[in-house]
Order: sequence, then C-alpha cells, then structure tokens
Amino acid sequence: MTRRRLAAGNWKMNGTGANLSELDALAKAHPTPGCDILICPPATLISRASAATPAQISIGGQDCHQNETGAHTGDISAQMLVDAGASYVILGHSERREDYEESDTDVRNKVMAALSAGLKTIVCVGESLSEREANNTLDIIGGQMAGSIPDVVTGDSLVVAYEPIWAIGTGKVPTLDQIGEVHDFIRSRLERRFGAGVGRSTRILYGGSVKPTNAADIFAVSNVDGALVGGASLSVADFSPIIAALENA
Ligand SMILES: O=C(CO)COP(=O)(O)O
Repeated sequence: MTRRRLAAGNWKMNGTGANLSELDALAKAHPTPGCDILICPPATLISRASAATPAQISIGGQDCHQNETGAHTGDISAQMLVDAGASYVILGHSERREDYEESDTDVRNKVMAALSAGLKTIVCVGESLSEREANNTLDIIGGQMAGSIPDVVTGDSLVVAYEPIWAIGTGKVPTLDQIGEVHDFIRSRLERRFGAGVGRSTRILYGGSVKPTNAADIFAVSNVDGALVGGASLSVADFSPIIAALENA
C-alpha cells in the first residue's frame, strides 16, 4: 500500500492578507510536488488563499461546526468551508480540545459533518506530558480514536495526526522510537476497526515541533506519512525544506 504523503501547515491564529505571498512563493518552490501540500490558514484567509493559490497546494480549515446552518454566532459550517474553497479541515486539535473543551463526541460530530460536506478530515490525537509520564499514552490515543473517529470513514477521507501536546510549540520532540510506537499503534487500531482498505490507506501525520532539522529523521519512521506543522509552516524558508524532506523520504 503506497500512501501519498502529506505535508500540512496549520497557521493557527496567524496571518493576514500580507501573508498570502508566502503561498505564492511556496507554490513556485514546489511546482510539481512529490507529496500532497496543504495549508490551513485562519478562516478569514481561506477564500482568498484558495483563489490565489495554484492547484498543487490545497487549502483547509482549522475547525468547523457540526451543524450545516443555524443560530451559532461566530461559527463556520463544513459547507461554508467548501464554499470558500477548502478541501480539508483539521478537527480535534488539542488547542480546541483545551480552549473550547471539545470532547471526543464533539469532534466525532464535526468529523461526520465535514465528511458529508465532502471535506477530508485531519483528526488530531495526542497525550499530555503527565499522561505520557504515567505510561498512559496508548490508552489515551486509543480512547481518542475510538471516540473522535466515526464509523462512516471511506477511502482516504480520514487523516490522523498524532500530536503529543507537550511537543507542540515547545521545541521538544519524542524520540523516534516513541513516534514509531504510537504510529504503529494508530495503524493497528485503524486496521482492526476499518479493515485493510481504510486501515491501510489512512495517512498518519506526526505534529509537534517539526523543523527542517528534524524532518528527515521523523519521516523515516514507519507509518509516518507526513507532518502537521505549526510554527515552521508560516514561512517558505522553513516549510519548503520540510516538504523536500518528505518528498525524499
Ligand atoms: O500544533 C501543531 C500543528 O497542528 C504543531 O505546532 P508546532 O509545529 O508549532 O509545534
């Protein structure tokens, strides 16, 4: 099973129109990429980013509401993301689980809404430092997967991102053995639940302090099919070498 690798950038709450030139430069640096490239800018930029960016770079959202329409001030539905030009959405990021107390059930409902709108979904899972230190990492990941991923997944519509919370924005990265252990576990859980088809075609990304300096080592780990990159996705100078490392993995 060959999975097309994915380099995904999560801009979080960073970027205005002035940053769209980064996308242009990224597209010029990777005219025919050897992996999928995705940028998830803030919602205010999705429409402009998708209009301005060549097709080899996909644009995604960072969250969506579980309902199609309605009285939900400040929220954005999956259909609205599609309308704005998004083809992916990140769901269940640890920052949303923490800042908005999103539960696994909330995430699962959002994933179902996004899939039925035709979006590919990147579902984030990951343990806190205290959970890792208590040797609970695999239990936590297994529970988040069981609770956050719905039964209706088909084809390559699901991407799972393993993001240890303690590695996000900290410069700390798990050992390659630790990354491999969790990615192998995620793969086995996907195969057990969805069978060989979806279980093997689902891409599993690593996220948390991925930099040009550590990307090649991380991409050599088994069942690492790409990265979900925060800070280093904001500039072409940092993101482009990460993409190149993935292309060469
Ligand atoms: O949370 C992340 C991506 O979603 C990772 O962020 P950093 O790459 O900044 O650690």
